[in-house]
Amino acid sequence: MAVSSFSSSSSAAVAHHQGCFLRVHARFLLHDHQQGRRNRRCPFVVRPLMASLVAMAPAAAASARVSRRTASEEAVYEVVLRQAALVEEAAAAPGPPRRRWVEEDVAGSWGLLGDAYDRCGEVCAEYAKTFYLGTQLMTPERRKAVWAIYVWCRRTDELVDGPNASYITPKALDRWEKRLEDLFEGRPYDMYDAALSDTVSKFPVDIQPFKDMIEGMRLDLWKSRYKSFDELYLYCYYVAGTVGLMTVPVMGIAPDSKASTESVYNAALALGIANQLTNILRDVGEDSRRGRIYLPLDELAEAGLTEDDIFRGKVTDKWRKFMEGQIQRARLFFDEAEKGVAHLDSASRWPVLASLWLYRQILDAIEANDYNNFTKRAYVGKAKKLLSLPVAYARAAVAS
Ligand SMILES: CC(C)=CCC/C(C)=C/CC/C(C)=C/CC/C(C)=C/COP(=O)(O)OP(=O)(O)O
Repeated sequence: MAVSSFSSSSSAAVAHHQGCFLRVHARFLLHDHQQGRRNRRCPFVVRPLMASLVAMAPAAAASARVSRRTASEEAVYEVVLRQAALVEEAAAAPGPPRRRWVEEDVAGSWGLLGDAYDRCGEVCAEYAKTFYLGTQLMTPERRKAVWAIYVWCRRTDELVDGPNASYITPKALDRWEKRLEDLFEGRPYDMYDAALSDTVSKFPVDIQPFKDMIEGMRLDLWKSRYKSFDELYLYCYYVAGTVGLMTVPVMGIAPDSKASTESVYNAALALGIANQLTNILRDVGEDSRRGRIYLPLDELAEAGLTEDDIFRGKVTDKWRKFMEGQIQRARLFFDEAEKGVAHLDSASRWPVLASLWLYRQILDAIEANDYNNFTKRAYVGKAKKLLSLPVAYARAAVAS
């Protein structure tokens, strides 16, 4: 991705980010147009964003018209299209599950599937309380499926981030991937796998985002620097954007939504990216103490900063300006995601909106800490957290 002068002023930084973002989405638009496919209906996510960004960054808008998609964007977009096509296919041919196995097969020696799902629910309740609360609004089928996906993601993450992380090798991840393929074929290894195996037999969930999440874990085994936002974008897709693509087939799109399937999946992807970028910005200090820098090095250099500045961890004006730009970019992804929420099935809106707002507020907290994300951990206070829940609930209800 071409990078313009990023360090000269904060408005230039913002324009730069908007430019990058604009280029990404302009490519999506161009692609849809060339393919003449599913975006027959309103691609709600893209147009308003384009309009506002064109007003703010005309130079970037001009370059957007001629730029091409990068390899990362191309790769990710292909997965979005694939997942959206699978959902549309399932909607066009409702009826019995698409896969060959049935509940009794996957339950096998793992006992009753109901127990397996209950255990998934317990894990979700323990590690993601707010989200678990939100899942209570969903139909039992959907709620159980979301728990099963959550548990698989958590276990995958724990391979490289958990207590046994130092023993994890690429070979172990290959075995985990083989196990994934097996459960998608109706051959689960344990009861948590059995729950997911059952879920993917009932909902049109593609295997690719799951494989891509494992790929993200592989990256984490050896990669600790990201040359550009394009590289970071791919990483964020692998470890978080994938979650959006996995869960929307279960949460469902509102039957009366006029949005294209693809645009809702793009919004889901955007939420994963926004969450991950926020996570990265919150944890700069913590990551640097583990020798990791999840920031685009080219943008860092353009801001007049070096890797040593990160390791030293001093908040300077250059750092503040750089962070302003990074936060602005994350917010653009949140904005895009938020537009998609209204198109989810009504019972799924509230938990998604509440978690979106809670995570987004971490960005405000970084600002409130005067951009000291080296030694201060930005967090959202209990009062604000609690307030987000009814507000999100009311907003989700209005949208229905
Ligand atoms: C917007 C639309 C249309 C759909 C929503 C689709 C969804 C649910 C997207 C969410 C994707 C998601 C939850 C990604 C994970 C992001 C992330 C960085 C999680 C961090 O998890 P932890 O590491 O447990 O967080 P903490 O470090 O904050 O505890």
